[in-house]
Amino acid sequence: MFQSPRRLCSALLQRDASGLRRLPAPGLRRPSSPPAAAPRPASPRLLAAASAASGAVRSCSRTVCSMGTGTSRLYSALAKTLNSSAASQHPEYLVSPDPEHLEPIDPKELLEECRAVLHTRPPRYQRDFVDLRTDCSSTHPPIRVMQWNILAQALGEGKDNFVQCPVEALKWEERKCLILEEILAYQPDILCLQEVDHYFDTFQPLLSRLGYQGTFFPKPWSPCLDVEHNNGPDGCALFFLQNRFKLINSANIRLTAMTLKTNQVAIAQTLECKESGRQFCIAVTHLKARTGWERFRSAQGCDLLQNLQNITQGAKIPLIVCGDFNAEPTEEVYKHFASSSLNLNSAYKLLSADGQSEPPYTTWKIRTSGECRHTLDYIWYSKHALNVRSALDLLTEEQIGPNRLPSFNYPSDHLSLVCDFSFTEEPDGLL
Ligand SMILES: NC(=O)C1=CN([C@@H]2O[C@H](COP(=O)(O)OP(=O)(O)OC[C@H]3O[C@@H](n4cnc5c(N)ncnc54)[C@H](OP(=O)(O)O)[C@@H]3O)[C@@H](O)[C@H]2O)C=CC1
Ligand SMILES: [Mg+2]
Repeated sequence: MFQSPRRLCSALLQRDASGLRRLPAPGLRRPSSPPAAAPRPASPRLLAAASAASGAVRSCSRTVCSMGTGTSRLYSALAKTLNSSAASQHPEYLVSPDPEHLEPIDPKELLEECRAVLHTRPPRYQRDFVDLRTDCSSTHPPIRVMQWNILAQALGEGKDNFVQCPVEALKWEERKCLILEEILAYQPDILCLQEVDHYFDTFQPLLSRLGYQGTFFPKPWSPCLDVEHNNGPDGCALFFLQNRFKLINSANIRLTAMTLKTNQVAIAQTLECKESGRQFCIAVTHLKARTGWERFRSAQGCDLLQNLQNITQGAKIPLIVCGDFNAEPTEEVYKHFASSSLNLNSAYKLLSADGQSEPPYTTWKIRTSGECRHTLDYIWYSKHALNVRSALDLLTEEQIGPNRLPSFNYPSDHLSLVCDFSFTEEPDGLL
């Protein structure tokens, strides 16, 4: 007998004193300490917990819900409630349901459900946060931002040709749980996603019940629409926790190149921290892919920077820009961002010994054209107004494995990037 989500959630909902829901944070390692030893799979307890959880879920399923075929009833009930309204309205203009009337979900419960669905999958790797603090000035809780190209389902199954990734590993019913598990494990305050083609039926309903407010901006001509049995266009999505931030304004930007409208988009939002009253701008983008398009990406990057100059009133508001730029650090568009009058720095450079080099890869796949290992994904931030307190370490080559990504235990060809930020100084300081 399936109980309504309300009873499930109210019985299970646990909030800490600050009202923030936090799972135990992964370990924190200082950059000077030796990198994580040999790759270690998620410890047996996780899988044991998962099987216990799946047992628990099975036992609780007698009273609450039985696990559906690969999808818990909880998801499908939530998806159905939202889907019906999504189906009945023009998707681009679907207004998220009133956040005041959402049935909250307990993140621990959803994490257990994900792990129950994934009980046949190999262990997932625990990535540690590297402590990058140079002082301990900030008293406010950090702002945790996740950047992630989650691989559109239609592209993964229909176009991307990851020849070393078994089709079985890409089954949506399980791959979505790997994506949710990564989000729940690191509990970002803000999520910047690319290649989202399951916004209305999966991420919006679930993340809104975890307290996030979401915005989706599809590509005008998504390549997903070329794929048979697609789920609609892919695009960028931006989610933030409503109990931490207030939305001041939001802009959907269709990027231009040489004044021509292109197929790539961005979302830029100004948020106000409820704790400190400080405002900042957060943006997400996904630039044109493939070699031969370097000048095009450079032009798109310049257009995005111009938009962000205007939105931040000439860098008066601190800025964080997340994206799959589809560009190595050697490309022009990277140099435009690194030398912009917005005074940006790339956060993941701070993981390197000298603080000056990007990681060796953020995406690693094998297509028919061969093995593609690249650094294409970045988190840019206002280097005078924001501090990077920590960054999530990347998977090692051994953890990624010989068949590279995506795989049975990592859902995308791109790694997620996660950083904790704090404001540097009082509002009247230089940005
Ligand atoms: N632009 C337009 O005006 C028009 C566009 N279209 C449609 O748009 C599509 C182009 O979309 P657009 O987003 O601009 O294209 P992009 O070149 O930006 O790439 C589209 C997707 O393909 C992935 N990709 C990159 N390299 C490869 C590869 N070697 N093999 C397979 N997939 C790859 C990218 O993933 P990642 O970013 O992770 O690398 C990205 O998600 C066309 O295929 C067509 O369907 C149709 C008519 C007009
Ligand atoms: Mg892709």
